Amino acid sequence: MSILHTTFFFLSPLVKGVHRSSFKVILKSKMVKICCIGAGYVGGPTMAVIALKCPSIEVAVVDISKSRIAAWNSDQLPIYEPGLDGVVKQCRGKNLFFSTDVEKHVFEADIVFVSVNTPTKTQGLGAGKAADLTYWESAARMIADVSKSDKIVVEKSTVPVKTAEAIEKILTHNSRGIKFQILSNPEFLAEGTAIQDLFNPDRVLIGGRETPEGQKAIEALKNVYSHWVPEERILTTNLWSAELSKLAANAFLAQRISSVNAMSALCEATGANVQQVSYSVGTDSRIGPKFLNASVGFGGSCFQKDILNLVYICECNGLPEVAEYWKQVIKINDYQKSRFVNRVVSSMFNTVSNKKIAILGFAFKKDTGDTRETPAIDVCKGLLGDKANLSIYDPQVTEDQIQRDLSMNKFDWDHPIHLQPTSPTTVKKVSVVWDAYEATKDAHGICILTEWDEFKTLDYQKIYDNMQKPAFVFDGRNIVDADKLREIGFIVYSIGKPLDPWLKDMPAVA
Ligand SMILES: NC(=O)C1=CN([C@@H]2O[C@H](COP(=O)(O)OP(=O)(O)OC[C@H]3O[C@@H](n4cnc5c(N)ncnc54)[C@H](O)[C@@H]3O)[C@@H](O)[C@H]2O)C=CC1
Ligand SMILES: O=C(O)[C@H]1O[C@H](OP(=O)(O)OP(=O)(O)OC[C@H]2O[C@@H](n3ccc(=O)[nH]c3=O)[C@H](O)[C@@H]2O)[C@H](O)[C@@H](O)[C@@H]1O
Repeated sequence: MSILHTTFFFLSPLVKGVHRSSFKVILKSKMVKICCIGAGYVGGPTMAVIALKCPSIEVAVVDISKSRIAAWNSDQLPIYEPGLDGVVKQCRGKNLFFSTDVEKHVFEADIVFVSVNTPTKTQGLGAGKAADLTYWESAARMIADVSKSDKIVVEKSTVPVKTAEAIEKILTHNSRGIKFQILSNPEFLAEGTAIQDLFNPDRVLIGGRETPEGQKAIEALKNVYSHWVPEERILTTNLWSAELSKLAANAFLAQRISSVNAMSALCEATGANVQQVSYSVGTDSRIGPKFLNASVGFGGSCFQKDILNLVYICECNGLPEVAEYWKQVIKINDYQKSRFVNRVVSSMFNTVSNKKIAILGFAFKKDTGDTRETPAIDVCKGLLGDKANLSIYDPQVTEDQIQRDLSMNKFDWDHPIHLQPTSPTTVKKVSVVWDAYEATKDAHGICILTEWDEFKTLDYQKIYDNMQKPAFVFDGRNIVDADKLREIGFIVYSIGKPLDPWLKDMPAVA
């Protein structure tokens, strides 16, 4: 009996209904093993939740990075994600293992998830747009090399549509008679809420070949998720629909943010309030209220990368108009970041040269230490371009990471830290501190770039007293009570809100 077949029976939640002889097969069959290649923001939390929800499955998460695996095996996990510690502690050493012995665990696995990074290419054909599939290809070649039994290979990484076809070719050309079934099972979790997203997903999407073997593989994976995800939320499609749905979902989400950010510029020009506009628009049940917060721009490792990838795929498929449409989402995001920088500089007498500017928040959103593509990088670089002195505070981002981010070229920061240069150049004029009060002491202005809850409850009177005057607050996340701050004496800029008279006289030119 092939492993795909064994897996299918063993995982079936209908196990109680299986007749005696099949049950013997189940008892005889070994414990099902899952291996996930890539112990990052997706691989780590996703596999920890599978291990927690499926005690009968053994899950190994493997990575080429020794330091990352060591951290997963320690008390200081390599990523900050609320609730993750608890899940890992419950399963680690029981049915959840983290290891650098990639080949051993792939060899033993029935189902191999591939959750390696797929950053934007920085060189060669498609540079600046296409996904870099180097990591994926090397993982696929390794799977083909070490496998001695049939396996289901699951695309967990976000990949260009039709990647499964390329992966299939790599696997089958090197397979020596072993059968592989490729599934696409993109991940929709958001950082900061990964555990709750994984516990209670809107949907799990599984795409596979429309052959009997493909359908059997889909069933096997479906049976893993059905340990905790209701049947109606597990969607199955063909491979290409699953791959494209992931890119489409991220493009739609990012498009909403660019739409509201575009409106925020118009609000500032007209005296409308973007929060009131978002609320009014979002109460239409066809539009819905979520993801309509104006901001200094979206960040994160995926929105920009996935849209650029989508643009590239459209161009390669002879669809320049469609490519141009999606490109605008990125252009508005870049416009929003430079508009913010211009607003800061123009408000402060058209120069920030040698002025201390406090940066509160560097992560791309709250509740994560991840800085990939964070708008803070572009804003800080913009201010440094005008010769500002920056004092940066973020509760979860280290000095080393901030210095790396500010000294690296675009897209290089998308690679995991252990694949980046070992000694980052220190950017002069940037200091990183571990306290918001220290960051703002003697500063001329404050830029709030991440919506950390603690920034809402700072003692702004104390901060004001210790700052240069006039003291400015530029709230890129609309989290402070602007009226209260104005009462204290601050000049306040809130994205998309009616402008202070001071700011009105100094319009930002984007
Ligand atoms: N970060 C997020 O919230 C989400 C990310 N995704 C997608 O998931 C994929 C992974 O993203 P992250 O987990 O954020 O990336 P990551 O960079 O945090 O982790 C990827 C890991 O793969 C490892 N790796 C690379 N090549 C390897 C190989 N050949 N063998 C073993 N390990 C290898 C790297 O060392 C790294 O630790 C990407 O395609 C991303 O677009 C999808 C949904 C959410
Ligand atoms: O493929 C991915 O990597 C993931 O990308 C996003 O998740 P993530 O980037 O972790 O975080 P989001 O909550 O989507 O925020 C992305 C950026 O948009 C910004 N944002 C979000 C919402 C909003 O209303 N306004 C806004 O500016 C955030 O501050 C952040 O910078 C998607 O939400 C996930 O579904 C997807 O799986």
